[in-house]
Amino acid sequence: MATRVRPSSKRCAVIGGSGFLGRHLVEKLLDRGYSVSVFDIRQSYELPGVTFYQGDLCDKQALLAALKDVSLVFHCASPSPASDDRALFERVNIQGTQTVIQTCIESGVQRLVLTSSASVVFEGTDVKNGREDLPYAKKPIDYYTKTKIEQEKLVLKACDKQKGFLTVAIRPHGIFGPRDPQLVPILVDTARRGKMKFIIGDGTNLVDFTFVENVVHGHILAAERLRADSPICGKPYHITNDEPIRFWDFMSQVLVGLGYPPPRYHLPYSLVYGLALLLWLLSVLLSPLISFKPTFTPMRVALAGTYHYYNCKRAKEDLGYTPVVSLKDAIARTIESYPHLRCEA
Ligand SMILES: NC(=O)C1=CN([C@@H]2O[C@H](COP(=O)(O)OP(=O)(O)OC[C@H]3O[C@@H](n4cnc5c(N)ncnc54)[C@H](O)[C@@H]3O)[C@@H](O)[C@H]2O)C=CC1
Ligand SMILES: CC(C)CCC[C@@H](C)[C@H]1CC[C@H]2C3=C(CC[C@]12C)[C@@]1(C)CCC(=O)C[C@@H]1CC3
Repeated sequence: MATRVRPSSKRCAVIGGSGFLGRHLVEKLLDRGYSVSVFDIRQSYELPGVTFYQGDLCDKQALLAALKDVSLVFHCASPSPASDDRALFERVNIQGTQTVIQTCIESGVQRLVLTSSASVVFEGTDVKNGREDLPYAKKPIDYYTKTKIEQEKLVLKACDKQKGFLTVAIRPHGIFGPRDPQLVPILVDTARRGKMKFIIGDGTNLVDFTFVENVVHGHILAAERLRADSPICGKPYHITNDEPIRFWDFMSQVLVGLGYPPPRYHLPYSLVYGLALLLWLLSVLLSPLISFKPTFTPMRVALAGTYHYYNCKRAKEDLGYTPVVSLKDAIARTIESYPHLRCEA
């Protein structure tokens, strides 16, 4: 009878490892002595110690090759929230995640760490110091959020101590840092087009922005504590910088750091939200004729004008998590990392 060779616990795979968070995670795993396979639809870099597998996570055969002899899998792939493509989100985040789970089980993977999102409980209204036991959003604000909820449910439900397949979900919020393709580039692009003059609402709303290295730290702690006797099996964990900041203070600090003026004039939240909704509707209705992507989407306006910060006590207690980089240092390092986005005037 053939015996299955137990894969080394230092061999892991990062699905979505070419992305912003994925690459930071890969770099830290290498530092910690892991050998890493990256599975992604694109290859964005090369590194010694990393084997790349290019493919779509919905393709089981392609995934099987990448997960061979791997005991630990991180799943941090998702289409960008900016794509607003319902069919794509459903295919990748829901059906694709089902494929990831089945392939992990078939390949003998023992631990699966999902990158979920704290936004799974966000419905466009204030969340203050939200804990993990808040219910999932009943009316998620966009398809990205809707499919991240389904994805998290699938992964947590798949946790099975009897079968030796353990899962956990990390819920970061507002990830930022060097090489982020989203937050700082969109902010700077909006400023360069003269659209960052206004503060949406009264500007006092507190939110979490989380430095990418803290998010990576949370993932690795979760992976290394994921054992059959641990309380973390099948649970979600908020990972934040644990320093909520006013949304508009954060934006202003980044803008000023890069040489742009901070926003100054206030606009009522409900007016901007209503306009964003109208623009979004127009963009959908007119899509057969013209294609335009509004900068101020309902989701972005909601995020800019409400409170959304989360309690990470559960991660502190169960994972031994504390942020490794303070918000002040994180903002300084982020600004320094974008010399090409500085204001030239
Ligand atoms: N950026 C943020 O503020 C937050 C992100 N997250 C989650 O963190 C994870 C990583 O996000 P980022 O690094 O910011 O995004 P990213 O867009 O930089 O990385 C995602 C990666 O997934 C890959 N990918 C997409 N579809 C795929 C497919 N069908 N098959 C294989 N690979 C595929 C992409 O090529 C990309 O490299 C995502 O799951 C996202 O939902 C959660 C909370 C906040
Ligand atoms: C145009 C301006 C009003 C805002 C510019 C910055 C925004 C692009 C970002 C501010 C908060 C960010 C955020 C996300 C994406 C980028 C922002 C909207 C997420 C939606 C990314 C995916 C998640 O899971 C949740 C994030 C919340 C915060």
